[in-house]
Amino acid sequence: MRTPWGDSAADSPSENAGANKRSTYVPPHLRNKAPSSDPPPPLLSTPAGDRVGYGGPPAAPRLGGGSRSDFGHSGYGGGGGGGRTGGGRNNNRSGGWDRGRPREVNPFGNDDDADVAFSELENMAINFDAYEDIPVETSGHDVPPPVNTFAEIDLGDALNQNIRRCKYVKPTPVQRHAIPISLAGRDLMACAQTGSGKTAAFCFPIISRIMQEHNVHRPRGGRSVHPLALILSPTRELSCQIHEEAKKFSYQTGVRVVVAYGGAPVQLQLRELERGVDILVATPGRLVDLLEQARVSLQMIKYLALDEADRMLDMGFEPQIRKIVEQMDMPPPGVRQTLLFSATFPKEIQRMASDFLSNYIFLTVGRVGSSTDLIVQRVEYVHEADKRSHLMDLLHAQKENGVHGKQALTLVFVETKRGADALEYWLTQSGFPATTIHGDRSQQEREYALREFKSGKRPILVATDVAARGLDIPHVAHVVNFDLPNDIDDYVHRIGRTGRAGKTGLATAFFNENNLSMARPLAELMQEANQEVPDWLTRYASRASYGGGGRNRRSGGGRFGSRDFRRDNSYNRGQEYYGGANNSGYGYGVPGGYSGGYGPGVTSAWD
Ligand SMILES: Nc1ncnc2c1ncn2[C@@H]1O[C@H](COP(=O)(O)OP(=O)(O)OP(=O)(O)O)[C@@H](O)[C@H]1O
Repeated sequence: MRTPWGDSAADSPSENAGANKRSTYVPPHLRNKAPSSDPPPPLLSTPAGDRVGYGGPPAAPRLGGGSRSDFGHSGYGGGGGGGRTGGGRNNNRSGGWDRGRPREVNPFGNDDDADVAFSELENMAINFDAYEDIPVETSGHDVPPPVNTFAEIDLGDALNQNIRRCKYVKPTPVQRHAIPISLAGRDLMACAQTGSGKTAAFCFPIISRIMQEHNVHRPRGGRSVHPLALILSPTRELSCQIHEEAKKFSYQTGVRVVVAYGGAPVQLQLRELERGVDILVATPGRLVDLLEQARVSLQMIKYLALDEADRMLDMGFEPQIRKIVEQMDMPPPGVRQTLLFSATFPKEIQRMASDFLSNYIFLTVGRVGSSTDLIVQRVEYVHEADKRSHLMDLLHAQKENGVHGKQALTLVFVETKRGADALEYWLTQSGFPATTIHGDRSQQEREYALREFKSGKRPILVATDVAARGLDIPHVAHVVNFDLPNDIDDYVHRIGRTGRAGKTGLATAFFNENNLSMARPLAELMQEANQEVPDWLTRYASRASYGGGGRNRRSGGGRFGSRDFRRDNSYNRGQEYYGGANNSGYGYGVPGGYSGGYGPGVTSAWD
């Protein structure tokens, strides 16, 4: 059974009990208050509250307009990199709670391309051409049309400058579609390949819309802080990564991002929160702790994003997520905006996730033959006893072929924490400097291991699934599934640590009699990704008794289905249909016939 490996609070029996029996726990700051069905307080114009003087325009979406100069550069109280450089209305924060906010460090260091035009950045750009012809499908009512350039979107000057600093020339396909949808205030369930830029797809609209909010009054005086946006992710490392990214995107926008995650001193995190927080990035366990201690209130949340949303709603995390989203003081769906992102979205998870959404749009970007082409997948039959020597052969070959150059990194996934430690020790003893990351290591050790790996000092990282999702580590050239997972979705996320942002990568899986339940889903996935499927795997896959086993959560829908579950007959029976799919209506670069091999309309980020 899978357990959450991100945070420890999930293990608390009392918490889980509370989560299962809804509403049993009432946090201190909510006691003696009306139940949560009460509408949340208005975000604008309440008397005597904290004032967030961002200035700028009203919250209406601003698509297609020109650039704005009136709400960039608000800075953090004269903060770093030029401090209050803008003269716009959003500079007027002197009477507000931002006065105590800390100086802002320039997250771009000296490598500052803020003033370079998007066109001039072309040469430095990451090559996203591989994503150009990607098939896209949307379903839901009144889907806002996609955009082709960042300039069309008008996210605001300060954010645009940061986008240039990041050297993003044009939006990736998921960004093209998801950003206008989010800016229009719509709820969204978005499924797009690993490494295709989902983080920016949910961060940009949230930051932009917070930049537009003005005169947001927040309750004052109590122990709690009141963020406007919450981004949840399943692991500490991923939360840190999202925090780092969001800090870059929000530099000098006046929007402050804080992270809270387990395994790190809570006092430091509280201090950061008390200095002001607009966007809180958190792991569920630590957030539940902070909510129970009434150090964070969710009553002002306008934007909720779940990264790796299917994982967050999987059985390990679901009680915590329900507690955070449904049983505390967060405004309900329809009042807040909810954005769910992942590379995989099994149908039963979609069904569950729809509880959190209101009139949402379902978006899938990509299928086999698009970005998955960037990852060459190989599967080899290796007996358990031969795995180590086989891995050694691979590593030696890499070295000899020069593939494992100075910066080329190898990520090796294993099943157990003990297995990870043992393999790391053995590799290092054998002359391959390795490190390891898993749930039994302290957070400090985990962060150190990641740093050593990223820097190339220890170019082999042996990991459990704790590193499977979301981590964006440049130069990972090879992912080895030393032990295959039991779930094809986990495989998808694991191999997605390579072949990111337009770069190519290699993924090798060791298969043997212990993995029979994976034979069929693996063969299908590889086939649909135009990979070479060995005959022996096809034979295993064709034996019916192997095919349906394992944890292939994709069963029950289209193969590798991340099709909108609302399109299923069972869902629509007796209900008003929500609108219908749009897979060709807009004519915005959806290649014809892409659903061909799957039956009408079946698509996903991986098929
Ligand atoms: N518009 C863009 N232009 C160039 N690079 C981009 C753009 N958007 C994102 N990137 C880069 O692409 C890489 C992958 O992005 P990100 O980590 O958001 O992927 P993801 O879709 O969330 O992947 P996963 O499913 O593994 O979590 C990052 O290094 C990011 O900086």
